[in-house]
Amino acid sequence: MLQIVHFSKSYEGKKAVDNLSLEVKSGDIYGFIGHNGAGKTTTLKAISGILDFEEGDIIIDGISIKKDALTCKKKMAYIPDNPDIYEHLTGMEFLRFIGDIYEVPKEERAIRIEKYADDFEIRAALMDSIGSYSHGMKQKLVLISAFLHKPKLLLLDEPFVGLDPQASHTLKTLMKEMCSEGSAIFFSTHVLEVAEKLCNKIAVIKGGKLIESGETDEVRGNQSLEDVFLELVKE
Ligand SMILES: Nc1ncnc2c1ncn2[C@@H]1O[C@H](COP(=O)(O)OP(=O)(O)OP(=O)(O)O)[C@@H](O)[C@H]1O
Repeated sequence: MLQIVHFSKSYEGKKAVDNLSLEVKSGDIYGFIGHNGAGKTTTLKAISGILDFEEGDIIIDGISIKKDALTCKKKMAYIPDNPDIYEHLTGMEFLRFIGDIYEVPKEERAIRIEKYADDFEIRAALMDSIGSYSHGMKQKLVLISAFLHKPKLLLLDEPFVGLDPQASHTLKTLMKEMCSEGSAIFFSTHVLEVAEKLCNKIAVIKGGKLIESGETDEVRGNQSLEDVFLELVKE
């Protein structure tokens, strides 16, 4: 579903990500972990087509983001780490807007909005303006917008930040549901306990370089993911 092939990205001549290669398959919940400034957001933005890059390629469902970004974007959803969205719209207007962009048929859209809004307990607030939402409510809304068009690839940057325990549980359930239906998820997180339980695969990035990747059980061995991570980034 996603192939990152020898990807490198520099800012002002300094490499933020250096020669990263990784494959995320259909059905994978792939966790991307690394310390602050390691290159996670840079990688996610490049996959989503927001950020140009000089070296390597990124292939979404067989298509290069460099060659046909629009087709790639139709197949995925990207949720950044800060849910800054149109404050003057109501939640429902925002979801309808996203539904229009991704051409989700109206009836299907209504059913899905109802389901996800109930799952995240945000249905009553959908008629209020986004400007009045808390950080967590905005996060729930953008997550619903990502699930709305059933993307084949879901990219999430720190999706659990700001969510209460109930909403975190709902998100984990929806992520599993989505991948059991054949989609793939690639997400960054600092919450290693969540990554350890939720992800079938884990990649560790340090100073822009991929230092470990594979099945969670193999990466972890008989230690906790936290212990393995701390050892890896120390070395
Ligand atoms: N717009 C930019 N201009 C210059 N340097 C940048 C820019 N964005 C990121 N960087 C640098 O690139 C490197 C990787 O940053 P990135 O945001 O990808 O890290 P991250 O792993 O997502 O970190 P965090 O966990 O803190 O969110 C850092 O050294 C950062 O300072």
